[in-house]
Parts: sequence; C-alpha cells; structure tokens
Amino acid sequence: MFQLKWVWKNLEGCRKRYIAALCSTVVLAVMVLGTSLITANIMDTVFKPLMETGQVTEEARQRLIVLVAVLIGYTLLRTTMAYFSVITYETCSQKLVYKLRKDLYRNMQEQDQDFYSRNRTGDLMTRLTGDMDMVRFMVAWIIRQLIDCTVLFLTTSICFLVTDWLFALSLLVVTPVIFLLTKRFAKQVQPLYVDLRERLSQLNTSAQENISGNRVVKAFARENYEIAKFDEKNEAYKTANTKASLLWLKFSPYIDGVSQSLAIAVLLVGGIFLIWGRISIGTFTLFNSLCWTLTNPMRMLGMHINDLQRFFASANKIIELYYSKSTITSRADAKKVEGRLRGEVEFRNVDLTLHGAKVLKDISLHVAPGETLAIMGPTGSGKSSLVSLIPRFSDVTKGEVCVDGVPVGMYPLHDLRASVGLATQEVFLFSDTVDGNIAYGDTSLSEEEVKRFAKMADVDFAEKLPDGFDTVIGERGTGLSGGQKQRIALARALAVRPSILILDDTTSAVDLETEKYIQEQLSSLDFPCTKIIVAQRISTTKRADKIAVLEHGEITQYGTHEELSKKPGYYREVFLLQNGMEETEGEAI
Ligand SMILES: Nc1ncnc2c1ncn2[C@@H]1O[C@H](COP(=O)(O)OP(=O)(O)OP(=O)(O)O)[C@@H](O)[C@H]1O
Repeated sequence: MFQLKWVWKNLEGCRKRYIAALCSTVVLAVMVLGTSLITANIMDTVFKPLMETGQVTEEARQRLIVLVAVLIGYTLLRTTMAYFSVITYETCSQKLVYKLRKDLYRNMQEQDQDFYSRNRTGDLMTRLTGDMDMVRFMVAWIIRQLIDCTVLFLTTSICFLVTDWLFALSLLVVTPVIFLLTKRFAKQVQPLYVDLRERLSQLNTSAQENISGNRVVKAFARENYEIAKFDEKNEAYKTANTKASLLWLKFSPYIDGVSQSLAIAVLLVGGIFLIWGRISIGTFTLFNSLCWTLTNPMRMLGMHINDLQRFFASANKIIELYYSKSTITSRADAKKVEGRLRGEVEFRNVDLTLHGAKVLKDISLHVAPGETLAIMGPTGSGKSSLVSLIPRFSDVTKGEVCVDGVPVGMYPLHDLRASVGLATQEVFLFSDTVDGNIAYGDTSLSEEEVKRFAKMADVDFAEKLPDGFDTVIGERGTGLSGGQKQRIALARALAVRPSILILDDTTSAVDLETEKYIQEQLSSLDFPCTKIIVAQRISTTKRADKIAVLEHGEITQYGTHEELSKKPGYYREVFLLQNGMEETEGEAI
C-alpha cells in the first residue's frame, strides 16, 4: 500500500480538492438511496391507497406532485454534483501526473552513466508514458469506483437491514462467497500484471531499438529478422494480456452468477414476504430498485482489483525511478566556482574500476592551464574513461582528479561541468537547427557568435544547407555526414568557452585538411582554455604540448612528439605507420 501513500504525498497542492472529490463520491453514492426511498414513499403513500380503494384523494395527488418535484430537483442536484466531482478528479489527476512526470524527468537528468547503461530506453519511456497514465487512471477512476462501490454496498446493506432485517439477510448471505472469490482472483492476477508490465516494456524497447538502429538493420538486410524479433515480443505481450484477461473470465461467471442470483432472491423472497404481508409494496420496490447497488459492486470488484493490480505494477516502476539516486552528486559542502576556472588538470595516482573491471591503473598526469595534452592508445586502453573523470561522469576508485588544485568532487557538479566543453566520440545532435545545436550550452549566444564558433570548427558547410544555419538537423532533420556532425559537436563544445576542452576522438571522421585547419583554430582560441584531446592521428598529437600513451589502463609513455617519436614504443610505431602511409600517399607529416 506504500504506492497509495506515495500518490498521496505527491498530491500535495491539491489534496483538499481531492478530499472534496472523494467526499462528493461518498455523498453521491449515498444519494442513490434517496431516489429509491422517494420512489418507495410514492408507492406506499400514493399508489398503495390507489390500489386498495381505486381512488386518488386530493391529498395523495398533492403529495405525488410534491414528491415528483422533489425527485426531479434531487436528480438535478445529483447530476450537477457528479459533474463537478468528475471535473475535480480529472484536474487533480492531471496535476499529479504533470508534477510526477516533471519530477521524474528532472531526476533522470541527474542520473549518472551507470543508470543509463542499466536501464533500457524503452523501459524508461514506458515509465514516463504508459505507467504514468495508469497512475492518473488510478487517481481519477479506480479510487472513485472503489469508494462508490463500497459506499453503495454499505449504505444499501444498512438501509435494507433497517427496513427489514430478515429480507436483507437473505440477500446478504451470498456476499461472503463473492468476497472469497474476489480475494482468490486478486492473489492470482497480481503476478500476471507484473509480468504484463515487463512484456510491455520489452515491446517498447524492441521498437525503440529498431527505430534508432534502422540504418544498421537495413545495411545488414535484417528486416525480416527484426520483424520476427518484434513479433516474438508482441506475441509475448499478447499472451500475457490474454492470460490476465482469461483469469478474469475464469472467475467472472461465478462472481456474475452469484451476484445475479440476488435479483432472483429479491423476487422470490420479496414475493413471499409480500404475500405474507411482512413487507409493503413500497419496501418491495425499494429492495427491487436497489438490488443493483448490491450486485454491481460485487460484480465490479473483480474488475477494479484488476485495475488496482495494474496500478501497483506501474507505480512500482515509477517509484523505483522516482527515488533512484545518482552516486555522482554535488557534496553539501561544495564551493561555488567564482569566475572562471584556470583549467589546471591533475590526475594523482588514479585507479578506476568499472563493474569489477580495472580500467585505469595508477594514472598521474599534470596539465598546466592553457596547455594541450594529447592522449593516444590502442582501442579499449581507457582513454575515454580517463577523460570522463574530469567532468565526473565516473568517479575515481582510488586517487584524485583535481582541477585548479581542488579535487573535482569538491565543486558543485553543475559548475564543474559548465566549465568543461566536451565533444564525445559518438556524436549526438538534437533535433534542432544547426544554430540551436551549436548554442545548446549557451542559448544567449548571438547569431554572429554562433557563426564565429562555427567557423572555428569549420562548420561552413551549414551555409549551403537548404535553410543555412536554420536548417533542422538530427532526428527527422537533414542528414549530415559523420565529419559534419563531428564539426557541429566541436563548435557546440567551443561555444561554451570552456576552461577545459575535452575532445574525445572528435575529428576522427574529418579529412586531414579540415583537421589541420581545426587544430590551427584550436591553438589560437580567444579565451584561455586547457585542451585534452584523445586522438589516433599523429597529425593531431604532434601539436600537443604533452602526449600520454595509454595501454591497458596504464600510462606507458609520456612526453612531446619529438621525444616520443624517437623512443621505441607504441607512439613511434604509430608514427612510423602513419608516416609511411602518408608518405606513400605523397603527404608528408
Ligand atoms: N561502464 C563500463 N563498465 C565496465 N567496463 C567498461 C565500462 N566502460 C568502459 N569499460 C571498459 O573499460 C575499458 C576502456 O574503455 P574506454 O572506452 O575508456 O577505452 P578507449 O581507450 O576510449 O577505447 P576506444 O579507443 O575504442 O574508444 C574497455 O575495456 C571497456 O570495455
């Protein structure tokens, strides 16, 4: 039931309105009795004398007019109340879901890389959409129905007991059977809905992966394989859905049968009591017209339990995400960055272990403000992991990473990351204009400034796009080449005028001439900036002040291009290889 407590906690701000809506449901349910009681009164005071004497007195006529008028007024009042009640439920539930979605989205923004590698995108999307809708459905509908059913059942039972206890007991005797059946059903259906929720998430993940990777699918002509894979998930979802529905179908004939037997009992027992003179025609009418208020809750209870279990399965997923905490957060005593960081970077005996694998071992490096450090090494040697420690995408296992002599953990995370410009290996561009993508980190940039950074990263090609810098790129936008994307990502990283610029293999897809131009631009930036460049090309590394060679998570070589190109080792091997290759292409380094 902690799920309900959590919903209640998040209803803050509209709790009073929601309580009013709940109360209105109680009142509306009780008011159902009113209609039947007035009708019973008409039967006993107007129609009974009429049947007995065959005459209508003036008093009875007046009474009939008054009671019918009361009935009309009463119905109008109930309908109006019901209208406002539904509106209140809707507004409260929409407000709740809006708040929850906002909170969840904010929490997702604060999660670390580990979180995103643990959770599938399709699953996260399901939490933000389908699961969220289930919570809304719970607040706006299920709770209302449960209260309505319970109050109707209780008030009718009390009314029946007060009116004629024997008649009432002869009807209520079947209710324990229904409750037992419902309880068994609830117990069996719960795991089915947990499974159903998981199948839906798998289905969404499969669709999302297919959409994201559609080029790979096409390149390998694996459409049929993908269709079969999706079909498998679709089938599993259908089976899980059918299983849950069939379970209800297994129970519903019994529940329906028992509850329908009440209507027969009313006619049978009521008819006998009427003949015996134990009850009046008004009482019989009352029992007959209110019989549905006993049968309906009993019949609907199973359905509502169905919905309730679906809500619990969805709420569990949302709550898990809601309270999920990143392990990388700002310390309470973190000191705000005043002004600009100088950009001094130091690794002190750093070890990094990721999921049990030792990725970095005893790394010590120092980069002075404004210097350029190039990092080179074979694939999987730990280059990306090393640079990701600076903006704290991961935290060191041992040792310290310092910026301006202060451990990175001592800075507020936002301030630290705002001081670092990063262009990653895998370029991600937003579905926005070229201009919007470049100004992503600083939306206050003027058009001229955007163009200036674009020029530094050689994004001149944007001028030739259909709408120039206003051309929408990224998902559903104009297609760009890998090198073009990399250049936009570089311009985006430069546009925040970072104190530390990290380029993780950012120019690997651009041609040598463009790369040379970019390197020249980087060496003459008009703001102080320390550059840490992961690169595989000697043409990039040779311009750096220092080069670190990383092999198997360890620094095996450290020095300038002149030093390392003469020393035996990885750097020289790459140097000779690339030099030779380029010499054969007639382009000397
Ligand atoms: N989240 C993770 N969990 C476990 N191991 C990881 C994780 N991220 C990276 N690794 C491992 O750490 C090692 C270094 O990876 P990293 O991406 O830093 O290498 P790299 O030198 O940048 O490689 P490349 O040049 O191919 O980009 C690899 O063996 C990789 O499998």
